[in-house]
Formats: sequence, structure tokens, C-alpha cells
Amino acid sequence: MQQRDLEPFETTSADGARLHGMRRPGTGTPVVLVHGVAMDRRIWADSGFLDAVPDADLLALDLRGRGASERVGLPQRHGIDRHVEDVRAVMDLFGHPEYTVFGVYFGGRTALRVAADDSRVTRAYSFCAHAEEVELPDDAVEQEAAAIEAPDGHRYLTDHFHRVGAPDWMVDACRRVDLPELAAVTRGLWHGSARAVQRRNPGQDLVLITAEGDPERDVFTAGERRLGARIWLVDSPTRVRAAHRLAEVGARVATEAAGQAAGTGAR
Ligand SMILES: CC(C)[C@@H]1NC(=O)[C@@H]2CCCN2C(=O)C/N=C(\N[C@H](C(=O)N[C@@H](Cc2ccccc2)C(=O)N[C@H](CC(=O)O)C2=N[C@H](C(=O)O)CS2)C(C)C)[C@H](C(C)C)NC1=O
Repeated sequence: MQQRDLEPFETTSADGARLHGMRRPGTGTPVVLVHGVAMDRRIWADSGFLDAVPDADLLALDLRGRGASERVGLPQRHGIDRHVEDVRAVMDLFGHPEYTVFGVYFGGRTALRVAADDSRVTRAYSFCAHAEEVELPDDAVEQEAAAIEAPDGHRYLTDHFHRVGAPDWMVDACRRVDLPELAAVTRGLWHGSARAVQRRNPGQDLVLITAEGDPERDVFTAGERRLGARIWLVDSPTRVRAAHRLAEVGARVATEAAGQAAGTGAR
């Protein structure tokens, strides 16, 4: 966030977790920004997304256990329903009738779940996470949590993201995350994150975004059919490398928000 016009906020999630965030005042429907698993709210400035959306009213929270928000410790307090409650607590705090929610990776899956649970969401964008059921590979998830808990847990993540060509802002974000909490978030995936996301509110505009080269592109188009979602493809060989395009995607979000304000909103 540009330092000049940031307004910190605090609120409490449904289970009592204290959440911190930043508002950058603007115009139009407020946009709640939801970061991914190994991240915090600083990614929005670091990725250039904020500069790409100069006019919107942006609400960027730190999800529980990340950034300045409360460490909750237990995997069952990191289930996707708790992430949904974190986002809804921010919407409650600002009291607007309508919101757009934009999430990246697991934050995108969370954004789709918030839309399903809350009709205040009129538009939801999921950057590089689809809405279909996933097979959680139990050994891989536990191995990943154990690798993260190890003394060099940050290296496990930063080595991986370097290897797969992630942008610096994503590698830097990993280094900021509290490792015991991140291991709990990883194990928290077992609590509800595997099931498909449903559309429960007919009027919502749902947008799924992935890489042209994503081998799982057909899973995203399944969401297009099943949910009546729109699909955006970014010019990138993989979902992780699509993170280099996050600012570009922000510019498209800004265009849609402007169009909506002018009454010619893309539907
Ligand atoms: C390889 C490794 C560094 C990476 N670990 C992460 O990165 C973060 C940090 C630690 C836990 N992490 C997860 O993600 C959980 N671990 C995984 N989950 C898969 C996955 O698909 N996850 C989705 C989100 C999601 C979740 C549940 C249900 C649906 C969607 C996802 O978005 N992953 C992308 C990578 C990609 O799209 O290829 C990223 N997520 C990062 C983030 O959210 O910060 C930024 S990149 C399967 C098994 C669900 C796999 C698996 C090997 C265990 N490990 C990873 O993926």
C-alpha cells in the first residue's frame, strides 16, 4: 500500500481471533483483498497490484496467523471456514451493502467460499485457485507441514518458489511467515478446503483466473460451466509464474470496477 494514505484497522473474527489490516480509501464498491497461504497483506503493494488499482477502496487483511493477526496455533482453527469468517469480519467492520472480493491462490478459493456464504459479495475473483473438489494427498500435505516445521522451514518454501520461477514478492512473503503457524495452516487444509465450492447466490459475478499453460486449465473451465463463472487466462506457463502478472490482472479488475461505476459494468 502507498504509505501516504493507509488506514490501519483491527477487528475480531467469529472465533475471537484478532485480525489486523490496512484500508486504502477510494471510490466505488470496496474490494477485500485475500492473500494466499504463505503470505500476508504486504503482497498487494509488493506485487504492484495496489498501483494498478489506483481508485478502488481496498481492504487488505492479514488472515489469522499471518502478518500482524493473531496466532491461533491449531490446524482446526485454520480451516477454510475460519478464513471465510475472517473475511466476513472485515465486511462487517466496514458495513457496506456490497463488496468485491479478490483472492490469490488459497485466498482465491477462500474468496469463492465467501461469495457462496455471503450475498454482500457481488463479484469474486479467484487468482489461480479453482472451485472444484481437490484430492488432498495426505502424505504430501503432512510432509510439507513437517518440512515447514523444521529449522530450515523457510528454505523449503523459498527454494521451491525460486525453482518454479515465482516473483520476488512471493519468495519474500514466505520468509515473513511464522513457521509453526504456517505448519498449522497447512494441516488446516484438511478442515474443509478439499470440497468443491458451490454457487449459492445467482446474481454474483464469479471470475476464475489461471495461466494459459496451466496443466489443470480444464479444472478451471469445469468451474466456468458448473458455476457460470467467467474465465480469465493470463499469458504464463504455470499458475505460480502467473504471479508475475498480478499487477496486470489488477488493471483489469480496475477497468471492470470503473465500468461498473459508469453503469456499463461488464457482466
Ligand atoms: C509446493 C509447495 C511449496 C506448495 N505450498 C504452498 O505454496 C503453500 C505453503 C504451504 C502450504 N501451501 C499450500 O498451498 C498447500 N500445499 C499444497 N496444496 C496443493 C495446492 O494446490 N494448493 C493450492 C491452494 C489450495 C489448497 C487447498 C485446496 C485448494 C487449493 C495452491 O494454490 N497452491 C499454489 C501452488 C500451485 O497452485 O501450484 C500456491 N499456494 C501458495 C499459497 O497459497 O501461499 C502460493 S502458490 C494441493 C495439495 C491442495 C501443495 C502440496 C504439495 C501439499 N504444496 C504447494 O502447493
